[in-house]
Amino acid sequence: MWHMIEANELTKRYGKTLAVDRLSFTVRPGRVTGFLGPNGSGKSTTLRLILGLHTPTAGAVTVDGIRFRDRPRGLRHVGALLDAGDVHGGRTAGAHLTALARGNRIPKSRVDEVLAEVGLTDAARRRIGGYSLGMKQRLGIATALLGDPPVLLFDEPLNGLDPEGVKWVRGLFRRLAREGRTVFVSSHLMSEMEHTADELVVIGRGELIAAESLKDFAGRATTRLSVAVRTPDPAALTTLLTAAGAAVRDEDGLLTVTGLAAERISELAMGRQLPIHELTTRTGSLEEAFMELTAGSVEYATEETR
Ligand SMILES: Nc1ncnc2c1ncn2[C@@H]1O[C@H](COP(=O)(O)OP(=O)(O)OP(=O)(O)O)[C@@H](O)[C@H]1O
Repeated sequence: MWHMIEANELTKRYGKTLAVDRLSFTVRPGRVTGFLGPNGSGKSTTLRLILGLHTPTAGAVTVDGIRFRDRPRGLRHVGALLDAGDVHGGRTAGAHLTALARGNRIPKSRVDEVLAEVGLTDAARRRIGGYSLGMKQRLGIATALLGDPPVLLFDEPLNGLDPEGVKWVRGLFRRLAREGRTVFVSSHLMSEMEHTADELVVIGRGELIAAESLKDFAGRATTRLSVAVRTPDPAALTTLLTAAGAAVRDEDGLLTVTGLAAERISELAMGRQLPIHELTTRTGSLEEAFMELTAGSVEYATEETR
């Protein structure tokens, strides 16, 4: 299949740190694929490996079966926004893009096209150093689009964008995917991907945790029910419900109970004459499912011996 990104047992070690650990996944064209993981889980490293900016310690990653390094004029094949701040502040956006176009044999007319696309036409003659973070993100997106590439990588592209900018980027990603392009977008927040991605690749400590459609992920998340319970005596109710086999989380007296249905909770409470002030069955959110899935890896990442 065309324009597929394929990682096969991809591994990157920096000294003692195993940043990417035998990662295998496929990113397909025509869809937006969210690349999710907590901070430090190896997303940026993976994107750099795709772009050939780093060399894998083991394994491989290819686009259309070819390593990026072995591809001439790569910018016309894979466009990327890695770090929006990583541009020469003294230049204007117009000069920055013009230099890149020249170096990659991209027609100069593309510069004005992409500036218009990202809404920077009026700011094109201003120096990048004076840009807001949101404007830098827009410039980074323009840079990625410059070569009109079929494969696009974006590292945390929503950072620094205001709500209107976020809406615009989402629309852009959807359109790029509709045009048949491969769109791979990293984020550490499920809430950013929930309304953007069709597919998900989830990693923690450099390892693959899940690779499936957002729909399947959501299906699993929302079938997990929990019950919110409020009582004047949370400690007593927690003891009672835990003894009955439930898992109970106490947040300032509001208990979140899993493993027991609302009916059973109320019966147990009544048996002990414990008053219940609130009892609500909730479906799990995607954010909760994501946090639960990656919880182990977050703890692990804070240890020094990664
Ligand atoms: N050049 C490097 N040298 C040494 N260690 C590195 C290097 N690049 C990344 N790491 C380490 O590899 C791990 C993965 O980092 P990476 O930046 O890929 O994660 P991430 O998921 O993109 O996180 P974030 O969202 O915080 O950028 C981290 O522990 C990081 O400290």
